[in-house]
Amino acid sequence: MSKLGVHDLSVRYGKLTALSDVSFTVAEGERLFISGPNGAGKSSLLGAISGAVRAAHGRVEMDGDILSGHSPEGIARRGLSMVPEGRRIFRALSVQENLMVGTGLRRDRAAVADDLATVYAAFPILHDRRHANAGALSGGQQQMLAISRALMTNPKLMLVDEPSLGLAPKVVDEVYDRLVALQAQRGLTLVIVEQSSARAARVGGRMLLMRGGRVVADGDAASFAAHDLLSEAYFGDPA
Ligand SMILES: Nc1ncnc2c1ncn2[C@@H]1O[C@H](COP(=O)(O)OP(=O)(O)OP(=O)(O)O)[C@@H](O)[C@H]1O
Repeated sequence: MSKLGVHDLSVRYGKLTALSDVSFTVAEGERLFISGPNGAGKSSLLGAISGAVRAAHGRVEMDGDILSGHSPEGIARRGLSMVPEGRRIFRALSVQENLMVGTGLRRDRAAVADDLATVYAAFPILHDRRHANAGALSGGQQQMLAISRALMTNPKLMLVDEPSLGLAPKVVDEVYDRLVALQAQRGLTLVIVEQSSARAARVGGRMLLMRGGRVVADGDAASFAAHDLLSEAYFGDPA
């Protein structure tokens, strides 16, 4: 059984169709990149999977259970967590307060303390700066905080929207190194929106290429990188 199943999923904003009958599955432990130019529907797809955006039709399944119709909180409780585009951290709260924000849902307080310790072990800089305002962190540290906050709900499936946005290439390398290490440690399934297919190829994994609300290609990210120039011409947007 696949970890995530997306079946004929469509999203509309008024008359605009942002996502059109998209279908794919993701295996447990897989790393899937979703790439494509601005406006391709990548964020709408993540939103529809996480329950933040209402689907016009189609369904989303996790471990064979239908997620569609559940609230974003209900979906999070089933083990799906989202790292939103632009990080959306609470700048005036401390690093630790940001990490604890989503854990009110959980009754397993000892496990929450364990997860906090695990996150701090994975990101020692967040432990060092746990009492600092999140707004005082660098861009890369804020991205790591956003990822860590998503980990605090103990997800099995994590959706990450454009983790490289606004970060220097060296910092992006570091963020991806951490994500890959966390995935291996926790057996996470990752779905990552990454506009650069070259970057996705370097990190490694499977990639869906989207355009105009549809999936136009699905395969190994490294094989797409070989066609970068082709996709640049095809999309009119550097890959
Ligand atoms: N809340 C909204 N209301 C109206 N239109 C929207 C809304 N969100 C997205 N759109 C439109 O839907 C289409 C798909 O947008 P979406 O953000 O899903 O694409 P994307 O591939 O994530 O693009 P980007 O890389 O720019 O974030 C675009 O035409 C966009 O303008």
